[in-house]
Amino acid sequence: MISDLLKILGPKHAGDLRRYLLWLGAYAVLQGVATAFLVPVLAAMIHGDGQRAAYGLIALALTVLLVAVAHYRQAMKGFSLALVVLTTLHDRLGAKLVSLPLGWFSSERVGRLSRSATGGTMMVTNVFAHLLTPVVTGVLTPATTALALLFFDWRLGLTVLLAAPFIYVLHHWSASWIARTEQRVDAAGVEASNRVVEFARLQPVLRAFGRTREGYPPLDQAIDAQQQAGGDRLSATFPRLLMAGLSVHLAFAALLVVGLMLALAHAIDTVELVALLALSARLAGPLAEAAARSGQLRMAANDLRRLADIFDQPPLPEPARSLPISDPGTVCLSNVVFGYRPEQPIIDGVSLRVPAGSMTAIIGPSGSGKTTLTRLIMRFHDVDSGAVQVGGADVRGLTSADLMAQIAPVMQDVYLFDDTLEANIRIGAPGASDQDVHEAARLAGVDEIVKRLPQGWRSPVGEGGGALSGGERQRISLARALLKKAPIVILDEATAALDAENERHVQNALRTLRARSTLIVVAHQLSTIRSADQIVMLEHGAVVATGTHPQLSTNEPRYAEFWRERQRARGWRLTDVETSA
Ligand SMILES: Nc1ncnc2c1ncn2[C@@H]1O[C@H](COP(=O)(O)OP(=O)(O)OP(=O)(O)O)[C@@H](O)[C@H]1O
Repeated sequence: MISDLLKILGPKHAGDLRRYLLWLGAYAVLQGVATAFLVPVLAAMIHGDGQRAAYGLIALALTVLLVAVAHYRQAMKGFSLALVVLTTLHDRLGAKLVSLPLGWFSSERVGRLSRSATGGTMMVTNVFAHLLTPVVTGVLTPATTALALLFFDWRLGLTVLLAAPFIYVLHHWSASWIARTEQRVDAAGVEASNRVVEFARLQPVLRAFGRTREGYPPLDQAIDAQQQAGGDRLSATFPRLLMAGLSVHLAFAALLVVGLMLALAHAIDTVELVALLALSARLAGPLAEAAARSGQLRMAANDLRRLADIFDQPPLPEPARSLPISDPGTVCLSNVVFGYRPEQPIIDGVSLRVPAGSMTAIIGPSGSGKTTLTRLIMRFHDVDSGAVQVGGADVRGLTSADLMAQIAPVMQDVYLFDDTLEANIRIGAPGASDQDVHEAARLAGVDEIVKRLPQGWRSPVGEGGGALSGGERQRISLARALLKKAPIVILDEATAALDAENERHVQNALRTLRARSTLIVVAHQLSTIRSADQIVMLEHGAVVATGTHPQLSTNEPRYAEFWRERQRARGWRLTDVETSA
């Protein structure tokens, strides 16, 4: 847990964390020492030995003073570390995230991340502000007191030492169990919130198929599982905490019995026994407090682990300086092998050369690896073997900024920021003039959307672009790419058939992009495939054919079959655009 805290705080605060733990340890031990001083003071007072009582009281007063100093120091250091977490964790998390390979951001990870960045941060803050102090003092203070007991009377001390493993095992068992339960509650919470989002997104489908009355079983099951996990936590945590607390009281009872037996056998001074029992009574309180908090601390440790896991992720290795771009606009893959899992290659020995200024259409059945290939060009992931070159430089020899300066992506799932239409296009080139932004918008047909909306360029597009249609979102994405004027444009074309208007705008934008950039298109529209300079056909992650449409149509039966199938599927809506292309 300490190493997780170190990762979360960062090397800059490692010294602060060590000092905090030292003060906390000193506070806990000094508390135990102060309690131990009560024995000689009480014994001297009961025996009427004023001088010994006075010396004892002075020693006690000095120790209490040290306890106060240590208490103050550890509390201040704890709060300042809590503040560090609150004020810097989001920044550090942000800095870490931008260094991670883009392939890391799967939807499941993003769900976890948002949970860690909000709830997790509060939990870590709590560790410093409220949890560590009672748990550390709850263990160290009684341990010091037990050692002092051994010093005053070895028989009573031995009884406590024999009881200690028993107390430890029960506390450990209870805390681990609570932590496991908490993990199940957390997993059930993530699952339920994912299902709620899915349920909201699926509304059109559910309604279209009349599935609104009988509920949505995956959501019902997830909510049931969450309730079950919450119920299990409540019903099982309490008895375990009770048993852990009981172990402390049983140990105290055993001590009492041993003490009484010794007193009855005249083996111990009764006055001393009373003082020692008073000392032992001080063991129970902190231990019970530690037991109650250690479960919470274990829960926090789970959150810490999840956050530390993010900091543990290896960043995308980047060179300090990029290799020179010797051949702008070209893309070259040499014998590339890649798999999301090493034992299962998705791209299997692909070699491909895309000349500058050309248009390459990547085609193939669903799951053949088309999108993965484009992700490798953008270095979402590093290849397992072989090499990807962009502009003549190995992508691993370019900084992310330099690589991304070469490429403008236009993805199928266009994500728009909850901002104005104009701001969403301007992101393609933040320094661009209004004139350039408007020109790019015109070429992509966005100006027609602008005219239709009451606030024109200043119209908000809604979260994720929800206020626009899918075709309109893709036009904005094309405008971004046009504005960026990158040497290479990677386009993941819409799989769904586009309406005539969107088709016209996409084709217009493609024509402009083609005139100034290299185009790599994961192509689904027949018109795009036909007009490509080079068609690359993928099957099971390998290139099975390369050539132009006329070449492949005559020489490659697999391509001819692919083409026939696509035409059959879309034959009823072949438009002028396609037949004339
Ligand atoms: N992030 C990922 N983690 C694990 N496997 C993945 C991931 N992304 C894709 N895959 C798998 O890799 C294979 C190739 O996927 P890819 O998306 O590249 O194919 P595609 O040809 O673009 O398919 P489609 O035309 O349906 O979009 C598929 O089997 C897919 O399940």
